[in-house]
Amino acid sequence: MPYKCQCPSQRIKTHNLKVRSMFKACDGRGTTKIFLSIIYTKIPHQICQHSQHSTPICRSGKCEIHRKCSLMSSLALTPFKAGLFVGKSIIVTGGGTGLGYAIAKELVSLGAKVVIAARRIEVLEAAASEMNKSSQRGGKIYVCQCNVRNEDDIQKLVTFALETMGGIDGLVNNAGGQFVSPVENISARGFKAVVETNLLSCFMLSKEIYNRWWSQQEDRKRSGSIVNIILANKNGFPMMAHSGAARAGVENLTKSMALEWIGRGVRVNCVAPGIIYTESGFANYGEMAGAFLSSVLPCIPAHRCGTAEEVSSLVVFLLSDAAVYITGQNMGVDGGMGQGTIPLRPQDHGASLLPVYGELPMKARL
Ligand SMILES: CCC/C=C/C(=O)SCCNC(=O)CCNC(=O)[C@H](O)C(C)(C)COP(=O)([O-])OP(=O)([O-])OC[C@H]1O[C@@H](n2cnc3c(N)ncnc32)[C@H](O)[C@@H]1OP(=O)([O-])[O-]
Ligand SMILES: NC(=O)C1=CN([C@@H]2O[C@H](COP(=O)(O)OP(=O)(O)OC[C@H]3O[C@@H](n4cnc5c(N)ncnc54)[C@H](OP(=O)(O)O)[C@@H]3O)[C@@H](O)[C@H]2O)C=CC1
Repeated sequence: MPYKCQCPSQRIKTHNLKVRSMFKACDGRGTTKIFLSIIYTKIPHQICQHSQHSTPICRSGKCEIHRKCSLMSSLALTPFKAGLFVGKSIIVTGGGTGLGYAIAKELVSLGAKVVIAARRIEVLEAAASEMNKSSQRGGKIYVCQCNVRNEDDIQKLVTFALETMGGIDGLVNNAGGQFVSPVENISARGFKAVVETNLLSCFMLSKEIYNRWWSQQEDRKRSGSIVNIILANKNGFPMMAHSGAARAGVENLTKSMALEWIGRGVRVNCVAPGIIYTESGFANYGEMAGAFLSSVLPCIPAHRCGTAEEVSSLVVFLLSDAAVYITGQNMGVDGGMGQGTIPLRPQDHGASLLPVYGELPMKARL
């Protein structure tokens, strides 16, 4: 059933959002909640056309797609046992928005103390005040302004985390991003900015915590867990080559750190999201985001974007003791996007994606 946006400007097109199913889920504490599963059947260039902004997603909070997405996020439930992270202290970079917000929120709802760190202090503070409402059993969000490209800021972040939380059990290197450009137009300064944001930051923060905290712990079996958020880019990342290269660097760094630090009980893993709808993330791309989504969605085997919560649950698992024998891995959350060696044929609706050559006759030979 298509929804009409209720925005007051009346300039909003019908977008093609369908409610696929509604089902009930239990949060493990006896509360039953309704869970919405939605699919986008067709993403137009601009889902919402407010005169004051040109991002593809409505920011008024009143359009239906916005409401449904927020509803889905706010109703999403953690699959983990209540109190799982009581007594644990975690840093989440970029924790004021998007994926980082969902990760921090799930952790604090499980009782963790979490420092969220990014450049915009006002965004962090607003996020913390919202998240602290859903904290459980002593869970608390603290904020620290930090540009992860700056080594002084990294040192201050670690000092702040140790002083406020009394230790560090986990780190999520989530802050990151890039801009869109063909390789030939990327300046050396631009390439460096993206490498610093995504790769250097991960090296600096992981090393700082290791040297100042994890390497000092007497319990060598379980001192820490690092989760690095990268991209599903196993075959390169055209138009974002700088980010593809930086994330490939993070993946390789992950494996080296995992081997070097396993003796100290520090595990290091990567999570590689596919296309995950986050309002903040897609706002970085302006009008391009709508065009990008409409061309990429038919090629995602799951026929939809992922949600931040679908990434968060894997990150939380990797931070937990349930993953104590997992290190040096890179795990995708991509609706099947990274699978297959032959390109897949785009499909508009629920059909499974076939290779470009379709269904070959049984006796055909390639
Ligand atoms: C889509 C698939 C799924 C992925 C989704 C996501 O990742 S969602 C998450 C998405 N979230 C994010 O991406 C959020 C985080 N991203 C960012 O903060 C930026 O993308 C950044 C990492 C480039 C830092 O940018 P900054 O401005 O703070 O850095 P700076 O001041 O140090 O500049 C250094 C140089 O970089 C260049 N340059 C910079 N921007 C552009 C551009 N748009 N255009 C062209 N070039 C650009 C320019 O050369 C500049 O030098 P100049 O010409 O000024 O002398
Ligand atoms: N959404 C998606 O489809 C995918 C996202 N990813 C990756 O997941 C991560 C989160 O993305 P998402 O939540 O969608 O997008 P966001 O843009 O919401 O997240 C980026 C976060 O990183 C912070 N950040 C960026 N640069 C810096 C910096 N120099 N120092 C400190 N913090 C910084 C931003 O905060 P602030 O600006 O205040 O500093 C922001 O909170 C990113 O690394 C992204 O590239 C990977 C694959 C797919």
